[in-house]
Amino acid sequence: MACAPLSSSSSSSSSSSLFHSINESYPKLEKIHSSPDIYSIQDFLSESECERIIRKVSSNDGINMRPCLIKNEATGKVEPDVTRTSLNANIARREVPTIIQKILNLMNNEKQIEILQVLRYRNGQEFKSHTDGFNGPTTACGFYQSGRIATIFCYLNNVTDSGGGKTTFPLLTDDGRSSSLDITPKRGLAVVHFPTSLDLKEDQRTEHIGTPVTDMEEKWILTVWVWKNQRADMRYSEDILPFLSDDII
Ligand SMILES: O=C(O)CCC(=O)C(=O)O
Ligand SMILES: [Fe+2]
Repeated sequence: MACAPLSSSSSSSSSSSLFHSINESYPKLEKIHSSPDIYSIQDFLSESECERIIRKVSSNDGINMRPCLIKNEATGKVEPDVTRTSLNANIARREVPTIIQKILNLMNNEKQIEILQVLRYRNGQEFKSHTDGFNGPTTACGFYQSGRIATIFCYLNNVTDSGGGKTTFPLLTDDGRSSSLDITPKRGLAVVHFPTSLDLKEDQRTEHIGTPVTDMEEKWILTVWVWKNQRADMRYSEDILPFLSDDII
């Protein structure tokens, strides 16, 4: 197991649960909300890294960008995800070693990083209200008795203020008053939140929305999830993913 020590200096609390720590001295790190803790990092990815990630997932005439699918637990069938209407692509870690190194540095070297996901929204596409937490004995992607202890979003392009596509955290409060947070996508900007505590309790306060993008704009976002425990089921290993392109970022 490779989880971080339960450091008190960098953890936050929800009914006394401890959360994964973040590297407080990471350049340009800013805490934008406390309890639950949410951080931003301007210029986490460079212009060129953002462009190259978009180019990588768009390679081969865009065949890697596919509708988001989800398994219908009642029928067992895999269907289009009505909650998440964007297109998405996955990138194996071996294609983006520089990005992975930045994430390791930011997340205090927690190594259980899920296959990277890139979403592209156009024309009213959205990600409806949800939390990123997964926990319990059998969870997605071959992780067991585990949970997503951190999410890192990184915006790969700019969206104008009136263009939609904001990431909104509607349930946040400040001194008991509602204080929802709206983040406008800005190229290279990263946002970090902690969907599940280290004792595997989902923090419902981190519920969030990717609001619909207007038909004039496009939004690209990279999402990275950090898990508590090692992947147990190697059928989900990213080693089986083909390279999307030969540009190693
Ligand atoms: O597109 C967004 O703003 C949010 C994306 C998101 O919630 C996710 O990838 O889990
Ligand atoms: Fe999410």
